[in-house]
Amino acid sequence: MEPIVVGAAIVADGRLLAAQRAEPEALRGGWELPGGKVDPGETEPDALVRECLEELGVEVVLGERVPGEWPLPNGFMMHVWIAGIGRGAPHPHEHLALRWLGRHELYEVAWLAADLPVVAAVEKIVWGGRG
Ligand SMILES: Nc1nc2c([nH]c(=O)n2[C@H]2C[C@H](O)[C@@H](COP(=O)(O)OP(=O)(O)OP(=O)(O)O)O2)c(=O)[nH]1
Repeated sequence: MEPIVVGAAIVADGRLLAAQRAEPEALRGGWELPGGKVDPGETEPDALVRECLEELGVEVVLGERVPGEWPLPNGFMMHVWIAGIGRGAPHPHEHLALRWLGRHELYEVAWLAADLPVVAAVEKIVWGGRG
């Protein structure tokens, strides 16, 4: 089985949460969806809830899985869920910064290259057709 990275497209008040990576050096400053690697024996949704708690200090409530999967440069495959915040307010415990992006701000941040098609897929689900 391919190693999986799970990502959360956290949406609140019509905005998507983007997080700016602190490390490794090659990815520092790039923007991503909160998440991380699935540990052995862990389900993907459990891993995503755990990562969001560790990284942001929030309990997320997972919604639908974004159809598709995206290869990452490190050989991992990324799976993404739409999510809401069940409890807490996000803080960048492991990131340089967080931003809530409205539909028309979605591409204002320098997303990691692998994330661009993911953001497009999330945009379609959350906001529908042309904006
Ligand atoms: N979390 C996340 N990782 C992404 C995204 N896009 C992307 O290319 N990646 C890459 C960056 C990292 O090489 C890898 C995820 O690793 P991570 O560092 O977030 O995961 P982790 O906390 O479980 O990692 P680790 O420190 O245990 O190695 O996937 C994304 O949108 N979200």
